[in-house]
Amino acid sequence: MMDCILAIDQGTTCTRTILFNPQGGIVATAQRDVTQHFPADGWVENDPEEIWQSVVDLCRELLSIAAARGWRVATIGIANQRETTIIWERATGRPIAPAIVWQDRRTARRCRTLIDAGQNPLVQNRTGLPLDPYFSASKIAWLLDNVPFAREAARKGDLAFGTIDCFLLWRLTGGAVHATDATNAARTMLFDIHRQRWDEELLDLFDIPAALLPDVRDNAADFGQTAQRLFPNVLTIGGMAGDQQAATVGQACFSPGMVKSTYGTGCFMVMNTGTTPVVSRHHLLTTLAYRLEGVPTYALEGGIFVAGATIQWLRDSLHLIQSAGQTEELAASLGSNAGIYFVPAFTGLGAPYWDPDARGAIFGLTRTTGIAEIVRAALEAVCYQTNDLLTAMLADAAQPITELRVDGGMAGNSWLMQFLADLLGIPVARPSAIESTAIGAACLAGLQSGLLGGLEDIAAARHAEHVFHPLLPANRRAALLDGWKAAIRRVTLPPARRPRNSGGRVPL
Ligand SMILES: Nc1ncnc2c1ncn2[C@@H]1O[C@H](COP(=O)(O)OP(=O)(O)O)[C@@H](O)[C@H]1O
Ligand SMILES: O=P(O)(O)OC[C@H](O)CO
Repeated sequence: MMDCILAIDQGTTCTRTILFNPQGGIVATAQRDVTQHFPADGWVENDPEEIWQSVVDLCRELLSIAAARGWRVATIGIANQRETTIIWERATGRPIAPAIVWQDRRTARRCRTLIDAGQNPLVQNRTGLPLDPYFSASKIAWLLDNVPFAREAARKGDLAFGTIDCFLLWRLTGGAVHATDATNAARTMLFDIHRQRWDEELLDLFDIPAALLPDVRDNAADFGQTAQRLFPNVLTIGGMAGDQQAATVGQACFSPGMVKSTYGTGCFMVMNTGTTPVVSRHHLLTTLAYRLEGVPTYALEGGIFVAGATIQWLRDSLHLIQSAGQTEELAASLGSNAGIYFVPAFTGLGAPYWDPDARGAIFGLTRTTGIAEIVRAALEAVCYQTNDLLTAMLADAAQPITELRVDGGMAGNSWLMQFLADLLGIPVARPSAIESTAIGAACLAGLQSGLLGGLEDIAAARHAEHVFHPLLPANRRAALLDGWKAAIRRVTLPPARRPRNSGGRVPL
C-alpha cells in the first residue's frame, strides 16, 4: 500500500489540495476559487465558512481518490495565506465576523497614529515588521473594538484568534487544538521573533488580551488529529507554515543566501539568512523562513503586489489577450521592448520605493505600438521589480546570491524566465513541479511523520526542470535598467514630498 501526504494550500483567492507520494510526486489535485468581498473602500474580506467548506470538500475529494486506489494517507500538511485574521467563539467555533484579509487597509489610521506616537521602532525591533495594517495585530484590535461585546468576551477567554492555518486546525481537530506555527505567528506583529514568544508589550500596545492567542509550534510538529467522522479515517496533522515560507521549504532553500521567488497574482521573494536575523536597511521584512526542532531560521522578504495580476488585467479588463499563456508568444515575437516601460503601480509601489500614492503608467507609446509591445512591457515589469528586490537583498545580506529559484503560475512562461535571468545576471532555476507551496507543506508533514528523514531528503527530491542562464551583454542590461529607473522616477514622488496622511492602499 502506497503512503501519501495530503497538502492543503489555502490561498487568497483559491483553495488547493494536493496528494503527494513520498518521493514528492503529485498524484492527485483538486481546487476551488474562494470569493473575496469588498464591503467598503480599502476593505477586503473572506467568508471563513466558505474557506472551511472548500477545505473539507477538497480534502474529501482527494481522500476518496486515495481510497479508490488503495493508498493510505499518512498525514496532512497545511500552507495558507498569511496575516488574514479570524476571531471565533471557543464554545461554538463560530467566527464573530468575516475574516479580515491581509490586503485590507481599514486600520491604516490606527497604525498611522501609533507611528506618529513613535511606536514603529519597538514593533520593528521585536517583530522585524513595519507598523502597518498588512499584519494581523491592528485587524484583531479592530474586531475587538467593532464587534459588539467582543472585547469583554475576549477578556473572559471566550474567544480565540487565529490566522487561516489556526482556524482550519481548530475546525479539523473539532476544537481540540488551538495552535499556529512560528512562521504564521511571525506575521501577526505580536510575536517576538528573537525570543520566539508572544510579546506582552505589543499586546498592550494593541490592547489585545493574551487569552485570545494560540500556542506556537515548530513547522513540523504534532498539530493533533482530525475529528472523528470528519473524514473516513482519523488523520494526523504534522506540518504547517505560511504559504511563502512553505514554498521556501518546497524549494529547498536551506542555506543562507538561497532565494526563492513565487510568481502568482503577486510575487513574494524570500531569502534564507540563517539562524541570525538580518535587519534590513532597504525596507525588506525580517521574518522567519522556518522553525524546526525549536531552532528558528530567519529570512528577508520583499513583495511585489501586482505580478500575474497585470496579465489578468490585460486579459479581463482590456481584452488585449485571450489567455495568460499567450503572452509568451507575443513577447517572443519582438526583437526588443521598443523603448516601452509599463509600471504596474495599480495600488502604489512596495519595496524598495514604498510609495502608496504612485499609480500605474505606460511610457514610450508611439503609433507603431501594438498589443505585443504592451504585453512584453507588462512581463518585463515583473523582472525589473524582481531586480529591485534582489538588489535590496544583496545590499542587506552578507551572502552572495548565486541563483534564483522560481515557482508559481507565471514561472511557466519561459520567455519571462529567460528575460529574468538576463536582467538579474544570475541563473534562474525552475523546478519540475511549480507547486512549491503545497510541496513545502507536504514535506513538513513528511518530516514529522517520519516519511522524510531530514531536510536533505527534501533537497534531494527537488529537481530543476530548466535552468535559465543569463545571456544578455552587460551594456544592454544596463540600458534596460536605466529605462526602468527613469519610468519609476516619473510615477513616484521623493519621500520628502509625499503627502503626510495619504491613506495609501499598499500593504507594507
Ligand atoms: N504563462 C503565463 N504567462 C504569464 N502569466 C501567467 C502565465 N500563466 C499564469 N500566469 C499568471 O499567473 C497567475 C496565476 O498563478 P498562480 O500561481 O496560480 O497564482 P495564485 O496562487 O496567486 O492564484 C495569474 O495572475 C496569471 O495571469
Ligand atoms: O495567497 P497568496 O499566494 O497570494 O499569498 C498571500 C500572502 O501569504 C500574503 O502575505
